[in-house]
Amino acid sequence: MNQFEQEALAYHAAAPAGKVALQITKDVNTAADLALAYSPGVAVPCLAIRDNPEAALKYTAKGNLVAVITNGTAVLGLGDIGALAAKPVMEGKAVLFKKFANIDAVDLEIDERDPDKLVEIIAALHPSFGGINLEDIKAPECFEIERRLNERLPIPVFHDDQHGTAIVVGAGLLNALALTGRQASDIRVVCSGAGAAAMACLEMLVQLGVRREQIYVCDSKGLLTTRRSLSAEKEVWAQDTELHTLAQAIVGADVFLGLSGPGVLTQTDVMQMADEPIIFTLANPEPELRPELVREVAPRAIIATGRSDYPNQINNALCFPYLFRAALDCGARTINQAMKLACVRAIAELARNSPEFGPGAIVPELLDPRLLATVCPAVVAAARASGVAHR
Ligand SMILES: NC(=O)C1=CN([C@@H]2O[C@H](COP(=O)(O)OP(=O)(O)OC[C@H]3O[C@@H](n4cnc5c(N)ncnc54)[C@H](OP(=O)(O)O)[C@@H]3O)[C@@H](O)[C@H]2O)C=CC1
Ligand SMILES: CC(=O)C(=O)O
Ligand SMILES: [Mg+2]
Repeated sequence: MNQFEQEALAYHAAAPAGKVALQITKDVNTAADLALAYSPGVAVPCLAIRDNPEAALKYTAKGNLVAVITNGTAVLGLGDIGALAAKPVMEGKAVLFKKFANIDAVDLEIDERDPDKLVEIIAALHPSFGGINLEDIKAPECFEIERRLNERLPIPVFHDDQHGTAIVVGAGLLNALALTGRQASDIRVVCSGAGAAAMACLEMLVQLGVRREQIYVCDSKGLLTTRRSLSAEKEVWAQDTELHTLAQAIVGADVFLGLSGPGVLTQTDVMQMADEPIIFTLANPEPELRPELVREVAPRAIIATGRSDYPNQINNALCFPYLFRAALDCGARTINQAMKLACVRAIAELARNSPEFGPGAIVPELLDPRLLATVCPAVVAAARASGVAHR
């Protein structure tokens, strides 16, 4: 184990173990306090909520409480490591909710792979929460799970790996295009990965003006082509081509989007790309190709990863705390496309308004304190304009 790995274990093991703890928000020092907090006083808000469910927002923590829910089937790029092993990631998401947007988040690792049962479990849990952040649930099950929960529940349900990633990729790409003098409608994109994150990112790229026919997608078996038998989600991206591999498709490409796993991109692939390529190697924790290896063969490339130890961190953490803050504050029952696009533009603009803006700073840093004050109002405004804000 190297020194960094030892540090990571020591960080998590330092007492108290893990990264999150609950906090009491009212005085509970005297018998009189107890009489208010518990019996008999607690019965009064219970009955108020029975008579008017909206009162839960006034008398409980629900309105500022988000569930971070996984079944551990696609944890980062580590794959299907199971619910329990996913807990450090989910605690990490809870930390980011609190740190960046003062949202209390509870991580729930549910040992259930069956999509029907998972939907039932999450639906049954929903009264406790103001929102649900689905995390690291693998494709294709994640698409159906999110859709059914959104149809059924009166609170926002958001699959972070799909939409959070798509928002930040969209923002990063807009700025990378501007910096390299490209138009979205002119570029050719090669994507490695055809799972939750990739599918949503590609739809976002199309929304931003990239032409569908200019997007080539690879899964673990190679290029998605009309000659292959594919799932409905993948079929949308199939190209009618004789090409089969990433190495073939990447010749002349302007953009590489990596949402797959480590080692998928080679230096030879990078050398085949257009001048000043845009290379987003976003697999976590180990990218498709390390930035220093990309740089060796493409010195003018704009490079992003999902990690905090390289510049240009394209990670859904740049948006999910603020999207949920906005949704909770304005009582949005869903996080719709208008809110997502407002988030893309706000993040992109924030980076452009920074003195550091350039190839090494195409998105704001995760710790940028301006994110809360700029992204949230933009998303709230979009929620109001699109009629989903209820407060
Ligand atoms: N930076 C960020 O913010 C984020 C990064 N990610 C990263 O994206 C990756 C995928 O996550 P997610 O979409 O949630 O997971 P999924 O399990 O839903 O999808 C994984 C996809 O990667 C494909 N894949 C696996 N190995 C290869 C390979 N060797 N070559 C090409 N494709 C391959 C799979 O192919 P097949 O369909 O054939 O199984 C599948 O399409 C992870 O590494 C994750 O860390 C995800 C979300 C956010
Ligand atoms: C960042 C993230 O959500 C992932 O890699 O899965
Ligand atoms: Mg994730």
